[in-house]
Amino acid sequence: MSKIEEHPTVIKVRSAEGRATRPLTNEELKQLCIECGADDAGLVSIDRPEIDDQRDDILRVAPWTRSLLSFVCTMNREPIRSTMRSAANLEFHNTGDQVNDVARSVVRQLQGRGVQAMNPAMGFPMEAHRFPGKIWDVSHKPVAVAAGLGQIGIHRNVIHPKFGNFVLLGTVLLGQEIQTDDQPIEYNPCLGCKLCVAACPVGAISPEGDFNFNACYTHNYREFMGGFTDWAEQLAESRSRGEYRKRVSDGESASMWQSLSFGANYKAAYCLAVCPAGEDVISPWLADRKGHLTTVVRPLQEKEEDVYVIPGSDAAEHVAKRFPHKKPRSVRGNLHPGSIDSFLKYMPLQFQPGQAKGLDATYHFRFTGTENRDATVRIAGQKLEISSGWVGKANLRVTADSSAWLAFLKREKSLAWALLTLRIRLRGSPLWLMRRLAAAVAYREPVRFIDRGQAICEFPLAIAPHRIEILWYPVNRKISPGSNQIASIRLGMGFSRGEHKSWRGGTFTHHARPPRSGDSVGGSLVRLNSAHDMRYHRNLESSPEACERERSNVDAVFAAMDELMRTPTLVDGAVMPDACPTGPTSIPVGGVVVAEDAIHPGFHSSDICCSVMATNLGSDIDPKTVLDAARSVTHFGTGGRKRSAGLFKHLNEDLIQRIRANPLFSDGDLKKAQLHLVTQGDGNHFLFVGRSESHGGVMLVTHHGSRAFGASLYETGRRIAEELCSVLSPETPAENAWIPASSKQGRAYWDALQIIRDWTKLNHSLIHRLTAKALGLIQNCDNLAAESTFWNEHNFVFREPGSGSGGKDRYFHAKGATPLDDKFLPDSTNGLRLIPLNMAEPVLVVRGKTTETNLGFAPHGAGRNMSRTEHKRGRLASGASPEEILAEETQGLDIRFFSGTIDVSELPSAYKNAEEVQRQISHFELGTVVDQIAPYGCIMAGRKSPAAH
Ligand SMILES: Nc1nc2c(ncn2[C@@H]2O[C@H](COP(=O)(O)O)[C@@H](O)[C@H]2O)c(=O)[nH]1
Ligand SMILES: [Mn+2]
Repeated sequence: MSKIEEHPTVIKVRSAEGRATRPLTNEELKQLCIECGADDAGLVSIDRPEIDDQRDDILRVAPWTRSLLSFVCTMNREPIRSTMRSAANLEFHNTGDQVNDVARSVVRQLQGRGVQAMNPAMGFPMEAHRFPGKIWDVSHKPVAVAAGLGQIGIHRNVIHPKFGNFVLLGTVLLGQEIQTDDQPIEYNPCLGCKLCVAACPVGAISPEGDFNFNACYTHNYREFMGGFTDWAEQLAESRSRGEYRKRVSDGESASMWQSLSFGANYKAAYCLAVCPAGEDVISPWLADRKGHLTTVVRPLQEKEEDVYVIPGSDAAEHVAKRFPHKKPRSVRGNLHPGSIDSFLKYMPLQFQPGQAKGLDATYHFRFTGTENRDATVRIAGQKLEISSGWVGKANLRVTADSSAWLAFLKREKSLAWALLTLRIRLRGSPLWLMRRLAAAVAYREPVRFIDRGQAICEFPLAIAPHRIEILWYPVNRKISPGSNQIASIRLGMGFSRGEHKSWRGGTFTHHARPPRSGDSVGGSLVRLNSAHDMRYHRNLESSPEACERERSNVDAVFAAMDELMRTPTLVDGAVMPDACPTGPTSIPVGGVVVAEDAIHPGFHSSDICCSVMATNLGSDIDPKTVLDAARSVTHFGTGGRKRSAGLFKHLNEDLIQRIRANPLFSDGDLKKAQLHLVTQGDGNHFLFVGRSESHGGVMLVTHHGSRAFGASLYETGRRIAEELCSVLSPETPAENAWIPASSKQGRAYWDALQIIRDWTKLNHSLIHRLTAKALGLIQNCDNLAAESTFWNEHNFVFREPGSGSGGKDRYFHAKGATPLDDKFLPDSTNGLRLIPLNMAEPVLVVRGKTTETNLGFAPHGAGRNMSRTEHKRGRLASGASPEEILAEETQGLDIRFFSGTIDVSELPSAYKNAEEVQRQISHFELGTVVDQIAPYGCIMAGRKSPAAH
């Protein structure tokens, strides 16, 4: 006998060997699980097809696994539903601990019976070192579904037939065979009620059942791995305590501490909270669905909270549109693939169908170096498809060294840096396909390119010592090799008339500003200003009686201005009392910013030169006749006039020649300029008739912009600016991109803006003159007395020659602000300006001058306090009809809607309190009111169809 056989332990074990324990039956295994604290359990063998994709991983960590015991523990519902997310997270954590305890007890019991068993964690800890790869080995959901514990609902969570989705899942790996397998339940407890769709703050769940992983992960998991990593990077990148505080609020720091100390907290998980499915859960919903909506869903929807989004993502758009009272917090994408394999594998999880709208492209990738792979990415119909090898004809071919590509995705290398340091030759507009891909898969933050044009390019781009090469194949053109350009960027951006959309010929050179100390190597060419350089004048305050909404409106305006002022071209700024936010980094309506040698198309946006004009038609005329005459002349709604209306003849030869001569306009634009004459569009454009309080004259006031003609120029300018800035300053959000004013393109754009201005002024005066003619006041519509008319733009760019540093021109961008100073208005009449407030209030006639804080501007109206939809929803909620609401808000006034249907979103209650705006005009010295035009009535576009209410 060997020595070991004499050891007391071995003797004891040998003597017990005869008493072999019988394997547990399925029922006994499940019963054991229930006794240990689970609420339901099921069993599947390791060879079940439902777990095909995880079998290898399971067998790698536990090669002896023969079957899996799946179980659920129920959660208490009310805490999960509470807006108090600490209560919800405590419930998640407690139930999670319970699942782990149950699994551990089961393993302990089975071990005692000689059955090998192992309990992977319910959630965390996981194999986090593998992040951002797959950090788990057992996926509980497919196991639970295979074991008959429920089905996956539209919100991607398992819904148990009895307990609904108020369960957490556990799995125990068993070393024993089972007699029979449990089978999935035959129906899906998900009711398809879509309440989860409605409750999700980031729109991660589509009604069709598609899931935007990136949206959910970015917000709900902000304090988990990726969000934490981003927070740590923010900390590392902050150059001072002040900068850190600008980037991360005190509340966010505290929340991160809380998550680290007490377990990571979900930001929302509202999809689970609102789900009425499951036998134990459904009754209250069945009894009173509206009550469920009011007490469970609405409080979560209405909760004012920060929502984490990647700028330019579908989620960012969703928050702005659906939950304007929630505060979008822009964060960076934080899932940086660690390998080409995971880049390709997880690309579908990053996919942003909204951003891929209109994109129909095939991308061929060839990765070289550490990983050799060929792959095809196809994006069409807002779907993404990945296949290995090269399939089909590519629109863009990317050849990249694997590690250089991964560094690019991780933002360790920027395209701008690569462009600067290596040879570049571009012909045409080369990057849009690349950027649309990046936007569509949200790997790199703010990527913001849309190009309708047929760009022609060769774009070899490399990052030394590795190499990234991007070739975009032109439709019918041969590509020639690139030439050397270092320290400047030459873009083939000249154009000949009518060909601006394909950008060809000519060159443009932009010299980077020399690096400042503190600039990071490998950063972008033109860095954002530091948060400390910000400077702008706040001519806006919350009124003492302001409600929460108004206060948060003001806060959002300041927050956006803080971000906006980091734009490298900006040297000054101001906000007006009518300001309202348009996005977290974009210029608010009511914002004025001053740029040196730069024109920012995004700062005037598509309604270029939106403006107001007033004409005194005399005191003897009946205002009703004026409104009737104007109604017979003007036109509201989308689109232009028919050629047969003969109005195009009013476009004078001088304007036609200037349009033809400007390379930014095409023949199509000229047509728009002709056919949109004597139209006013929709939204809040109006034709107002009232009486001057000072001289008693009946005044006609029109409000509109440059219609489709201006919108087309904006599109062209925006594309030029975005294309340029993606190279010059990739950190600058797309909406803040600029065209260097002294460049060829900048000069052409400035010239085009003046054409737009002259066209818009012509359009106003045509409506005025044709109305006067219809009234019999004039015979010939060319001869309305000039002194009886005055006008001003309130959405435009104004130049101040030579007043910037080094004698550069300064460009004042007013997005919804009235220029007071005559230096901005070469055609001012006695310094008079118009500020409309709403259809039931007088239009103010003001005069004013530049002060240190107003930069020469005043507000352009009362401004909106909430979005159109929000206002309309709120106003109609009382059950009153649009007719009743109109009557209540505009008593005694003659209000007409061109379409014949009332637009509730344009009624006076949609705008800020007129009195308060006037108080602030005076308080902040934004001009003096010299007259008021008391309302008689007005015409607006109105809703398109009654059904649209
Ligand atoms: N007199 C009227 N004023 C109105 C009406 N609808 C809106 N407004 C005011 O105009 C400004 C300017 O609007 P924007 O489109 O240029 O931003 C706005 O802030 C309102 O105060 C109206 O029907 N009549
Ligand atoms: Mn306007």
